Amino acid sequence: MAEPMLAIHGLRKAFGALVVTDDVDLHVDGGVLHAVIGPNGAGKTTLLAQIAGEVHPDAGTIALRGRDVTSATVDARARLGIARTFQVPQLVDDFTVEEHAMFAAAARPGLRRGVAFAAFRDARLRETAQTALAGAGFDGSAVRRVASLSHGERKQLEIALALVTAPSLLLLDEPLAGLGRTESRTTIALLQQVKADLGIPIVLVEHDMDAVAQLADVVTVLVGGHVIASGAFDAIRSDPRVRAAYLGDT
Ligand SMILES: Nc1ncnc2c1ncn2[C@@H]1O[C@H](COP(=O)(O)OP(=O)(O)OP(=O)(O)O)[C@@H](O)[C@H]1O
Repeated sequence: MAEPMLAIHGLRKAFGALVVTDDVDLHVDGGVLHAVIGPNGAGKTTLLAQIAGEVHPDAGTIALRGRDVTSATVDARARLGIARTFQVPQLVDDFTVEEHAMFAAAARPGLRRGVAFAAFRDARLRETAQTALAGAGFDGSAVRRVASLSHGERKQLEIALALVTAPSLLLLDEPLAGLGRTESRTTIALLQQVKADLGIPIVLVEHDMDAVAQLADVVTVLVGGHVIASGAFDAIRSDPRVRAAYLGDT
């Protein structure tokens, strides 16, 4: 059987005596949105951080398109197309929406590092940035400064910036956290469109179970760093171990 686009085997990470990733396996194919759910402190963000290269595992392997990236730096993984959003958006208040998008476009995989700044004024990159912004609903607000954006708009901008980089793997850390109903609906629609259009593996960490039900093809449940169940959302929702550890009566 062909290796999935993202293949994680036996991943383990401990902070001192606290084991936060405990022998985790995760396989995600192209076009599949794989949700990782679990209680606070289960190790979901630390798992994303290991895939992105910010945290290095103690054991196990991470491969993207058959290439072992376990020891690769964050930069090297970004150049291979691993893009990530954060629970708290990592944006610069003084930049405009379009300036952010131009920086993201200049960091697209395949562009030599030395030319990134020269490329900043490149018309094609500007077009790439504008297309991704329009796709994420930012067409009328390119000149707005990040400082003027609402929390929901910041979260949506982070997704747009990840898309500008033409990712080969998208990691989303709680994109719906703190959003109102309308913003949540917009973001879910955006992610459904991204999933259909890009055909890349997407790993979504999320506490909003309505969103997970709508978006996820596969759900993995982490508790104490350990995978206790993995499968389709309906099977996960009715799994007694998952209900006891996380979902309760939802
Ligand atoms: N750099 C670190 N050093 C020590 N402990 C850490 C570090 N990073 C995370 N932890 C701990 O690891 C555990 C897992 O944290 P993590 O943020 O991955 O959980 P999570 O499942 O994403 O939680 P939440 O749903 O609340 O965001 C927590 O107990 C956290 O305090």
